[in-house]
Amino acid sequence: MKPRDRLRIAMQKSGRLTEPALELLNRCGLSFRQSRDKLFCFGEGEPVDLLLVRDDDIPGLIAQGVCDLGIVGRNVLNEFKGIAGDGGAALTEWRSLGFGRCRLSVAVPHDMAYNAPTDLSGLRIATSYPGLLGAWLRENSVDASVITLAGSVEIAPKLGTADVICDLVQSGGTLVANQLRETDVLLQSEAVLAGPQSLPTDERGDMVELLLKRLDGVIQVRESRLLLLQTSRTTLDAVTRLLPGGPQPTLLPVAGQPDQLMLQALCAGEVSWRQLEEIKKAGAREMFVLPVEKMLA
Ligand SMILES: Nc1ncnc2c1ncn2[C@@H]1O[C@H](COP(=O)(O)OP(=O)(O)OP(=O)(O)O)[C@@H](O)[C@H]1O
Ligand SMILES: O=P(O)(O)OC[C@H]1O[C@H](OP(=O)(O)OP(=O)(O)O)[C@H](O)[C@@H]1O
Ligand SMILES: [Mg+2]
Repeated sequence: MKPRDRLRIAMQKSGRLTEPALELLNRCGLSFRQSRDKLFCFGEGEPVDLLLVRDDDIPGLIAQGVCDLGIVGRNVLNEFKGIAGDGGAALTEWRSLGFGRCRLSVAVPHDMAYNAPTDLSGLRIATSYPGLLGAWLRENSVDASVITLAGSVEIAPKLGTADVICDLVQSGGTLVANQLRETDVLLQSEAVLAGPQSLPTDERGDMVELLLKRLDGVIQVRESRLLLLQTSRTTLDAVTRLLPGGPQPTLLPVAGQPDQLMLQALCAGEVSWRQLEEIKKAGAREMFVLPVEKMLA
């Protein structure tokens, strides 16, 4: 393979992960010029390009060295690792990205009695994840036949081509619509940044490190809020005790009101209405909750 000096990231061309993945990369300061075939996007500014493909192909492209990194669901990555033997073992999750959350679960018809995985013995299980399901069945000493389908797995029991299923679940709406109930969760999944265990030793390795640093900043601030409020010195302790986790707040004097302080606190998550009410009751006023745009420690 020709040596490359630009980093190449594989991501889903069109699907659930496409928009959030692009938005995340944009937030990391990467922007891309879309080529006419839309399969390859040349990076503007930084030497980072995108390859837009079917999500199932992403782990293989990384394992072959065609791409340096990929944004893909843990479900797809782990299925590949399970069936690709040595090639798969070389892949790892560099970061979990907090979108595309779902789980891989077994579900059975509503009216089927089910107590434990051994109840699946002798049944036919339809799935798009034969590797992950096979491993789980072995772990639970269940001897069942696995029927591999590319999609529309939930319909298989109704069609009579399988007895139960193992598929992705998010809201559970698809299961309900097909009179199925979830019994066992095999894997909690979300989009991850996947790559080889060891980074390239050339400039691409430096670029990966820079990208990881920016990603950490973006992921950290995504849920963070800046809380601003005013309090008197006498109620300061009571107010501070109620602040959601984060570093020590900063205190600033208020011009012309020596007994008042302006408090500024970085909160590690959303600040709820209930928390705000409690902080207000403790003596705070003029409260603002602001999203954080960027953060550099
Ligand atoms: N209902 C869901 N809610 C949230 N995330 C989901 C849901 N279903 C799947 N995902 C996650 O999003 C990923 C992509 O899902 P999508 O349905 O777009 O894939 P696909 O149909 O296999 O696409 P492709 O055409 O690229 O093969 C899944 O592998 C999974 O990680
Ligand atoms: O629990 P829910 O919120 O209903 O989501 C689960 C459904 O979402 C995914 O399918 P998708 O809608 O992507 O269709 P596809 O499998 O045909 O790609 C998954 O394969 C389930 O069928
Ligand atoms: Mg796919």
